[in-house]
Amino acid sequence: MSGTEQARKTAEGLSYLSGFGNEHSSEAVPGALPHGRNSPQRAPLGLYAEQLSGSAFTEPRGHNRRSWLYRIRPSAAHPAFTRIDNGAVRTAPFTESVPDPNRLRWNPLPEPAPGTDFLDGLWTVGGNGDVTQRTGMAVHLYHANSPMERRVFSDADGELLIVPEHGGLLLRTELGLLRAEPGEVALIPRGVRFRVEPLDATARGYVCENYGAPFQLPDLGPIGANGLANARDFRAPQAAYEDVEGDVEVVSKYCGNLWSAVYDHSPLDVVAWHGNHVPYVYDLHRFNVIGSISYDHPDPSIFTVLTSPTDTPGLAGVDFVVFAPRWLVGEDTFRPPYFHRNVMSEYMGLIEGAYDAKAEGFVPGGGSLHNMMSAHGPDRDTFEKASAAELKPQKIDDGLAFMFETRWPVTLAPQAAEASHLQTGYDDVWQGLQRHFRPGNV
Ligand SMILES: O=C(O)Cc1cc(O)ccc1O
Ligand SMILES: [Fe+2]
Repeated sequence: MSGTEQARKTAEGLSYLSGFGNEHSSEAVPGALPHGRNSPQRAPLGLYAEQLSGSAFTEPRGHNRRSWLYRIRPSAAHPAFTRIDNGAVRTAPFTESVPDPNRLRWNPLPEPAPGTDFLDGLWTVGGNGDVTQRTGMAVHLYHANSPMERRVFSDADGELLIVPEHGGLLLRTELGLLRAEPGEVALIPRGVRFRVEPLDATARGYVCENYGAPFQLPDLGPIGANGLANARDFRAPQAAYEDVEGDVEVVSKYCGNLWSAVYDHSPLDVVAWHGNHVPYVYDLHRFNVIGSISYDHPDPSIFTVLTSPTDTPGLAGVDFVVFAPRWLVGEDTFRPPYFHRNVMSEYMGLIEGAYDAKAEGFVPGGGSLHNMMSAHGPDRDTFEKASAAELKPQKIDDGLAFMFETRWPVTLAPQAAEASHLQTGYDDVWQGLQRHFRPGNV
């Protein structure tokens, strides 16, 4: 059986815990989880107890994130880390380029070379903030055709929102196994170690690395108690452990650089755990889309799946927004996204199909960046069609696009500014928008 067949077979049998932000618990071996206390004098089954903190100990209860892990060896039992090449991974502060006011758009990454695993194939587009201050975010792409073999990744710099676009992924994490297919997203919390195995010949997608406050579900305000991404649709893994002795390379992304240490065992050796600092998978097709049933195109904040708040209420370090299948019924309304300039910066990707603001050129696996205050919106063809369309109820069901929207401009990594897959002539999609002004002729 090939590696991908094996990974798919493993992924088929997975079962999950339901909910987002819960106090989950799971044990792979009965009796592995202590009861009544976190750190008994001797943890059950000869395991070591260890706390993994994703927030300061003292953060308010609603923001506090930590999990207790019961493992074969404590994480502290490892040799020294040494620097390795950063490959195509770059980190904030992004200082090698200047922020670009131009509208930019990329085609998908070229095919990966044979033997490329998730980590080899991680390729930074750009980002903002400062990783040592735990502010900001980065946009990465990945492409992979090989499993991470005896190799584990851990990101101390932020959590990773992985958005598969082509090919599924099996994620073997410290807390258990997750499967993420295109149309689903996986969220790996800061510091949780994991290994990625493609479920198909080639895997490709997007990653938002969030250096700031962990993603949370947005408040719903007048929407009420339900809607948008419902907490019960998030799935956390069941505990699953590897009892593997022998060399395993652990690569840690730490303040922007990759560091490596060869452990004499697999650190994916957590037999039981409980807590709320846990990975999730979420199917974007479950998103409960709320929109206008009268007139006007609502702002895309109505499509927020997850938000990373900052100290300023309402001003996100990064929002993850999805443009999912939905009905458009607005009367006397220009229905696609409007022309606009936004103080927030917008990186967009496409998981499948097409996006209703762009007739062509914005393709699955590609991306666009409309940085702070850059003027954008429907392309010429979309504008002309939507201005003349008959406004009967219309189902948008031929695409799944998303946006990482951030309060700070995104500065490109030089490789993204110089990439051969950066489109030239993107500005032209807004050329030829005719002058229609008719003073006195309403
Ligand atoms: O630019 C984009 O396509 C994203 C977007 C979508 C929308 O519906 C309204 C505003 C906006 O920035
Ligand atoms: Fe926009």
